[in-house]
Amino acid sequence: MFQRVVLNLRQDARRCISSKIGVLGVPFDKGQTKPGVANGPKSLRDAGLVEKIRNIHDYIDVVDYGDIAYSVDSSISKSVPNIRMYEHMVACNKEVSKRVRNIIESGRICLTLGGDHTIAVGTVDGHIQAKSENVCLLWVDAHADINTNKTSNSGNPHGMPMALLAKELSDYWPYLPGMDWQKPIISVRDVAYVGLRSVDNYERLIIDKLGITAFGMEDIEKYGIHDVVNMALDKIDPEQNKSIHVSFDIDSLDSLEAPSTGTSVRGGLTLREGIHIMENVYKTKRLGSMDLVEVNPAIGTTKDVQTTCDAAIHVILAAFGQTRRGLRPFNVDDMPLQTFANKNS
Ligand SMILES: NC(=[NH2+])NCCC[C@H](N)C(=O)O
Ligand SMILES: [Mn+2]
Ligand SMILES: [Mn+2]
Repeated sequence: MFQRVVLNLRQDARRCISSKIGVLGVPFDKGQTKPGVANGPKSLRDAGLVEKIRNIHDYIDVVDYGDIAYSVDSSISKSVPNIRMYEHMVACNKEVSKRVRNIIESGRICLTLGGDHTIAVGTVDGHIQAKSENVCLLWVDAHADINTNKTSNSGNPHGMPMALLAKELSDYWPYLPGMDWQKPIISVRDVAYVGLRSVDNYERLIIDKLGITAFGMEDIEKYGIHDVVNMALDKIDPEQNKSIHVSFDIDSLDSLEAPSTGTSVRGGLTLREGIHIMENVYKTKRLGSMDLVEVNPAIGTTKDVQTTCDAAIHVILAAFGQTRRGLRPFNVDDMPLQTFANKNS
């Protein structure tokens, strides 16, 4: 009897935690020049992502909302210098923001599958709108993605989303036609980077000037991943009351762990470190939205693509409660030890 009560309590506790998830695919590749990244969502779904999330445990409830579609206003193309495919960036992010907002407002954690990292403008915006600004942002990436059109060497919008989102940088942009829906409403005080190792000169200047919390690979060596994640979360969510947004660029992982991505950089996170980050975020019970971006199944061999998708899926599963310790059965009546459990009743 006693055991049954304890187990039931445990079940109830589990039922309350982050169990409802909405998956959104954003097959967007216009933020950079390498073809293939638009098939990121498809390759992750084909690798069984949704089923695998569902199988974490019985209390998980996943809805796959499919891929977004958007239509562009070509009259604004080339209206801003040095932003490739500007009109696409604008239209796609507007739709992403709306969809992410709806998913979160319906009581689900939103998992957005990219696509290139440009789409984080929309996901973070949608999250912020849904949670009336009470959001902090953990940006897991080899890159800082905080170029403006004036500092970017490439003109690729996937290197710019943080600069579009940051309140403190709004004066550094020219007027951006079609972006009126987007408010640069996150303060850099609510942002932390983990995994940096390829930061452009002007990006470094911006990070230092604005005092953005940034843990590069050298900090991970120095303190270890466990302390780094906790320091990052303490910094951006000191009262532990914010909805956490994790924007996870698969290129944060080392090239050996995730070869199929467009701007791979050696010397990165191990898959174990990536998993550890998300396990810690899961434990906060405050994950509100997660992006998994930059998986490009057109880069590398079939084996490379498998390795990359598999890594991405492990990271995502950790975010939703998969644990390397294993989980006990959810339903006592289904458990093989049932007879044992009943003995005392
Ligand atoms: N999301 C990414 N993979 N970004 C890479 C950006 C690379 C470089 N800093 C640029 O601005 O072009
Ligand atoms: Mn990156
Ligand atoms: Mn990125």
